[in-house]
Amino acid sequence: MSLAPRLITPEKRGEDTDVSLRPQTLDDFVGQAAARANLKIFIEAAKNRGEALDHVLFVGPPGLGKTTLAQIMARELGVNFRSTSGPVIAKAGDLAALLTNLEDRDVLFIDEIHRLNPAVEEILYPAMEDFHLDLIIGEGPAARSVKIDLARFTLVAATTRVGLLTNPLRDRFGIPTRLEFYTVEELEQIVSRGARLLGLPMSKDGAVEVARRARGTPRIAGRLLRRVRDFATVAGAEIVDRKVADAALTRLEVDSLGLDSLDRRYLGMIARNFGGGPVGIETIAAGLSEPRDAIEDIIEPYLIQQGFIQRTPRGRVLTRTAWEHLGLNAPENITANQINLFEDE
Ligand SMILES: Nc1ncnc2c1ncn2[C@@H]1O[C@H](COP(=O)(O)OP(=O)(O)OP(=O)(O)O)[C@@H](O)[C@H]1O
Ligand SMILES: [Mg+2]
Repeated sequence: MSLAPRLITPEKRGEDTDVSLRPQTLDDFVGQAAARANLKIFIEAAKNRGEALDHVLFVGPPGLGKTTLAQIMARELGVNFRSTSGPVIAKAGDLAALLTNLEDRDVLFIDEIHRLNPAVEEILYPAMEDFHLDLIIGEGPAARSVKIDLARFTLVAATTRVGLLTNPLRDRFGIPTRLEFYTVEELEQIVSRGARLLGLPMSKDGAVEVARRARGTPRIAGRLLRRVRDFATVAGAEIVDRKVADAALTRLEVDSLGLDSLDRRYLGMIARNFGGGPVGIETIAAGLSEPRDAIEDIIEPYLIQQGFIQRTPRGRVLTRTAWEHLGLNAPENITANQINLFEDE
């Protein structure tokens, strides 16, 4: 999945490897209150019983903290953290090697689990359920199956596309956890904490300004904070207040609601070329010359959450809010705000 580089994509980029901003404990982790409270209880209970935690599945758009939470869980459980990702595990043998190296109660993290090859997924089922592997060795009449016992481990998996998981796989996670977009207040705390860690003097209204434009996503908040810091340094600002932050973000073409030029291109195309829709995702992807996956994973979730578009069985429809944000007149008969929301994945 790739999009032309833009400032507010929630996908990982090189600069994000600066891990100093990553929270290290559940208490440091801001937001996701419901998920955090549950995880705390499950972790406590597993530790008290001296057992491995049940398997955990984190679901949510990129940049909301799935990987961060997985690492925190291993740390809070006091166990090893081993990490891999769906597309990296090419053969059943690769996964077998990982699994047989786990110690009791270890956390194995599989990112992008929806991209696991089906042959690999097969051997994951008995591993998750009964902690053993069924491997076929050899071929033809000489083939025999061997059973290998595994340590009692915890699989923590993450996905941006839960709709692409097979039911048997999804059902094997005892603790499915959905992450939500963050509120401006939560992002303000994350930005203020980040500024402190970076040694950047920032006022509260400066942090709010960055937070408001971070698309509900901590990764974007961190990235905007770094860019604002660059502007402030060059401009010789002593403290980053609302004015400094606003000037920097406007220069970066991030608008007052965090939409960038690609979001506006997406909305503008549906408005101008399709009268506000409904228009199918393939048509949108072709019109923007961007991959469908990236549009569905990265652009649309926030636009839907903010009420700019609705997904209907017949395609995407602009809402009145979107027309207003674009500064265009909505057609008279616009119905999008009354249409039921059908996910059409
Ligand atoms: N609650 C939070 N508080 C502070 N920082 C956070 C929080 N959640 C995430 N971050 C920061 O946001 C960045 C992205 O988080 P993370 O890598 O965990 O996202 P992700 O959900 O795994 O994304 P992806 O789907 O792309 O793998 C990290 O740099 C992390 O430090
Ligand atoms: Mg991740």
